[in-house]
Amino acid sequence: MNIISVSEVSKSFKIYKERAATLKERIVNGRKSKFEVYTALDSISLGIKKGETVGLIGRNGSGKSTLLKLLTGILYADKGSIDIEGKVSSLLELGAGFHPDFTGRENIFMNAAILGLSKKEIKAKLDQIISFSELKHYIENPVRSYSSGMYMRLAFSVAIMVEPDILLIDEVLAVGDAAFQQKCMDQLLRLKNKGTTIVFVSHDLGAVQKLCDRVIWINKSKVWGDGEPKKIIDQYLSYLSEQENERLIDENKDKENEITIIEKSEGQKNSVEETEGRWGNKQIEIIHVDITNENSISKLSFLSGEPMQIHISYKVNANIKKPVFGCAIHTIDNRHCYGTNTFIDHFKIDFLDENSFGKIIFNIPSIELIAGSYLLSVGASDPNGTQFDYHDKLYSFKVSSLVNDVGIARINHEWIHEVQRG
Ligand SMILES: Nc1ncnc2c1ncn2[C@@H]1O[C@H](COP(=O)(O)OP(=O)(O)OP(=O)(O)O)[C@@H](O)[C@H]1O
Repeated sequence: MNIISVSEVSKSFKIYKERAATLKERIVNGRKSKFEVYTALDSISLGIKKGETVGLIGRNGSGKSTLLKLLTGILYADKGSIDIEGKVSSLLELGAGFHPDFTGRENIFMNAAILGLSKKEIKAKLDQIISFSELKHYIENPVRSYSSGMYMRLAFSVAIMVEPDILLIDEVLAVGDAAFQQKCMDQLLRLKNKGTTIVFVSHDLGAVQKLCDRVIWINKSKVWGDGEPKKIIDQYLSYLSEQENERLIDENKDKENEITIIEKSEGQKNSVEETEGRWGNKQIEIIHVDITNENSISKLSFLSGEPMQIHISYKVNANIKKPVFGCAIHTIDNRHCYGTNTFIDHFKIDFLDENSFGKIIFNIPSIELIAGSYLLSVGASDPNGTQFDYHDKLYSFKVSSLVNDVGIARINHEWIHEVQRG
């Protein structure tokens, strides 16, 4: 049976373009404020069962918080209906429900009372709430003097200690420090195990996957995915990566990722435009570099572990013996992640004829880099290292990832745990 039922709910907001500046202006000139209607949620239907832990994911502005506010009753739907059974406790915007001039202790009483606890019940839980928040030394101070992390500690402590049937949490955990975040996560797992229904909005997809047994992806005011966390998160990440890819390709159209051959006056050879970050005698000219997927389709945003190819097209301006082609990848802050070339890899090319064209492909079955932006260098040289054409960090691509590992490269690994019994 559903504990939360949302049926064909829509919610729009008026976005004001130009407001009448003063009341006088409005009355005298009859000037009306201009606005556009923005549909934050468009006929959304979903049911959440008792005891489910549901993650709400989606891009900024997709409508997640609006949905939580509708569930809490802070906002009313324009259309549709919402039915909720049980005691709801919510952690929405930071500080919501707190009075800035009241002390931490006074706010606990006020907040817990709003959430349905009697004075006696609050008194019985007070020590527990203060102790969990770790704010004992600040509890008599007005909350206006609290940092955002302190606000969150207090609000979280109250929200979980009232032992609600339904807990709604909107992205507030992110402001806590790592230790407190872990403490919150442990509490959420405890409530989950106790059968509390939790709806959790977060951009921390790792946390969503860890906590939730179902994920709903909201995009463009509609439900785009609903189901098993890993499956929906993967769909969402692929979508984000695709969107980022389109954005980067658009951005790069202006920057010219490609090095253009400038046709000189008739009878003269083609020469290559000199760019900052490019050098070499041009006996081999790199005329085009394309970063692609495994099907040779241009792509600039990858998920960690996806296949990637680097296509290096070249033109030969002299007879060349044993040319060497290479690639290097740097992080955006200039840390060298990886570099290799055809000589190191024993990939032999014996001879290239003058005036010939060709392409060499650096095929990466799985790009094992952590999330971030990367710069690519490519080059052609002779076996002694004399550069024909070197493009130093002229190309870029992005990697995103569900895993929050750190460093540069992802090292293939597993954990093995051995317990010694004494
Ligand atoms: N009170 C409001 N007045 C006008 N527009 C609003 C209001 N609240 C939300 N919106 C708009 O509705 C859209 C959805 O906002 P919402 O806060 O629900 O998104 P979200 O998915 O929670 O985003 P984020 O991940 O950034 O928190 C946004 O375009 C936002 O500007």
